[in-house]
Amino acid sequence: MSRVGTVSIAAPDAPDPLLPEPNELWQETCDWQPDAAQAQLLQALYARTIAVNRQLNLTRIISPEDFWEKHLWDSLRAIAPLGWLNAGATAPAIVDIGTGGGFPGLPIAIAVPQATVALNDATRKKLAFLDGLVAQLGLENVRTLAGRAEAIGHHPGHRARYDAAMVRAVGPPSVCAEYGLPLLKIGGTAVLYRGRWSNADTEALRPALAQLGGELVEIAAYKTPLSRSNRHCLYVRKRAKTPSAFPRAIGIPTKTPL
Ligand SMILES: C[S@@+](CC[C@H](N)C(=O)[O-])C[C@H]1O[C@@H](n2cnc3c(N)ncnc32)[C@H](O)[C@@H]1O
Repeated sequence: MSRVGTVSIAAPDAPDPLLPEPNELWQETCDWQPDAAQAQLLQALYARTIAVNRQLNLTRIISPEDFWEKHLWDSLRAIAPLGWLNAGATAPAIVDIGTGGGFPGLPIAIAVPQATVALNDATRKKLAFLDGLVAQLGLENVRTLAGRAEAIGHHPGHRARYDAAMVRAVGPPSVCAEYGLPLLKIGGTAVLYRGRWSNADTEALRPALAQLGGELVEIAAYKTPLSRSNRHCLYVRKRAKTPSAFPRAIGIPTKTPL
């Protein structure tokens, strides 16, 4: 048994279930496929996550196919248009806000080894697990960042420091934008992972983005490759400095969204 922070990881009594390896799907949808070392890391990420899942309640997505599609593929499909998957020369600084069990940040760190990835969450227990996991996987391009996004957004070491802010399943779109945009450099991109999306949602989001210095530059609509579920991914470019009033105090963005 190995120990991770305050979390112990029991040796599994059955062999780990294996992830599917649909390289043709990766190629078709992301113009990329994992090399052997990356495939091994993705498999290890899956095995370690489900080994502690019962204790930590990290995810309800546990079958190999679901994990592949809803965690690994979903995390990486969103970054395919940003061009990092095949561009060794670009080394983006990325923050994953509300990373939970490490998604989308960990698959991104594995697939884009030249990136540096900060995994942020308000829950220390999850970050203690992620600290151990990152060490076990030997990911030298990842660090964890504990705290509420509302506070981190005002920290001089983090405000306006990142090229991209990833936000998946953390709250309504304007809340995600209020968490993400303050952390970006001018020209950086907030990537908001959404399920369904409509023109009315776009119109409702625009005034919030204008207040935060952001502009919606693209909405990618696609279906997941196995279960054919709808996904939308919003790309918000930071055009201007975010006013110092944002993010607002802890709890306010969710209580009164922009
Ligand atoms: C539903 S989980 C999503 C986890 C992961 N992003 C995913 O897509 O699987 C939401 C996570 O956001 C974190 N969270 C919620 N509000 C936050 C905030 N204001 N600052 C930092 N983390 C926050 C929670 O602790 C939780 O781990």
